[in-house]
Amino acid sequence: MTRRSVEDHAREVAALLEPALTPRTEAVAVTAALGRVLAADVWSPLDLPPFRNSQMDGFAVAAETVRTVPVTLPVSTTVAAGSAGPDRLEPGTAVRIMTGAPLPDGADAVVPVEDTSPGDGADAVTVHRGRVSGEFVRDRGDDVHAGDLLLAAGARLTARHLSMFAAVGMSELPVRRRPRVAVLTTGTELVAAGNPLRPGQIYESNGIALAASCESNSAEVVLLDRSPDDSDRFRELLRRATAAADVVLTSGGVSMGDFEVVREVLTPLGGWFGHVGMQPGGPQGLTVVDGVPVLSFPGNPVSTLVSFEVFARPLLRRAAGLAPVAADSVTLLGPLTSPAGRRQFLRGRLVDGGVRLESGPGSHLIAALARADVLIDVPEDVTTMEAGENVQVWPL
Ligand SMILES: Nc1nc2c(c(=O)[nH]1)N[C@H]1C(S)=C(S)[C@@H](COP(=O)(O)OP(=O)(O)OC[C@H]3O[C@@H](n4cnc5c(N)ncnc54)[C@H](O)[C@@H]3O)O[C@H]1N2
Ligand code: MOO
Repeated sequence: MTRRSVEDHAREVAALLEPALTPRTEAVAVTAALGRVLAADVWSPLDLPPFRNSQMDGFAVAAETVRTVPVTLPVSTTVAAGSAGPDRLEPGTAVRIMTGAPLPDGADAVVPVEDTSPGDGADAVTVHRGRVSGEFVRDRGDDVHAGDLLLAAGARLTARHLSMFAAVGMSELPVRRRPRVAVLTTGTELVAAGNPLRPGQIYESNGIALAASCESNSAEVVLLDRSPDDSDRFRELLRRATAAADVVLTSGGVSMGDFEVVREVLTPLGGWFGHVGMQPGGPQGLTVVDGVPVLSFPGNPVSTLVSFEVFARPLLRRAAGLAPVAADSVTLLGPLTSPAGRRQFLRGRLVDGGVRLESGPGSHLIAALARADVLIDVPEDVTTMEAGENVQVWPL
């Protein structure tokens, strides 16, 4: 088996995937934009609030008319939210006004209804507490002005962003097109959750692991399926995957066994299969099928996920317009050992003061990976580290 360093394999993967993952922009409805990455700076088309309005249910007045209280004012009309209301407040009068209704010119304060009582007659109000100019008045544009930057390109859209865009009346947004990924898992031993396990079988878990990893990095999973170790079945799945996706991820079937369906099908198509100097994730494959790059990860669950983090995540994030995940340098809280000549990605958990090992090196330790929140990146020439040393970690 040929061998490569992690850096060399990452370069080869990038050379094949980058053309397939050229960033593109598309317009989507604001109602469908949750989680998408904004592709361009967006400026406000209008002032928000778009007109001066009341912050309270009460009475719009000229503040000077309620400087001395109690005072009784005639009420000229009622303005509900959604109606235009009168253009002007007659001097010496009040307008009954609801929250969100436009304030007439000449009114510069709102007296909440609880600070008033009915005046003599139906069309009068007695104000018991004075208000100064501007109180309970929401000015036009006091949130944002037409032409202000609302949000810069690169932001991942959340509910509060979408609320803002809807509030300024936008119905569509420019977003990065999501890279389309197909995820194929392989293994005759695999059974979908919810079914009984027969002897020798295990539950399939790499499919959801890779699909969820893609989704959480803003890629779209267009196909998620599973093949037994059967070349014809895998070939058929691959055909569907390359027809639908920009990139195909496979898991399993790449190593040295008798039933390595991924390697057996892809090697004759010109695929590279070999060993990368890392653990977990040693056996790897890389092929182009019908113009679509196929990135083959080893089947051990931790190996699959670590391979995704190291080789696929940076490229998918770049295509999706997301900032790269940055490594951090933290204090190692206990000693560790690592095999010579392999870059080791150990599972760790950040705690007060540094990082502690969360798991042994075994690439079948799925629950331990779930407890971890970082990968501890041990360089290939390092075989031991002591508590107190600084180590590089990658957030999961
Ligand atoms: N003689 C050698 N044997 C192995 C080597 C080697 O260099 N020489 N490498 C080992 C390493 S390291 C890894 S990693 C695995 C990778 O093997 P494959 O990619 O061929 O993976 P499989 O054999 O298909 O599966 C490995 C393991 O993971 C389980 N698995 C597979 N797919 C799933 C899935 N979708 N969900 C849950 N679990 C899965 C599978 O049942 C196996 O236990 O090879 C070593 N062997
Ligand atoms: O490299 Mo394997 O991925 O150690 O378990």
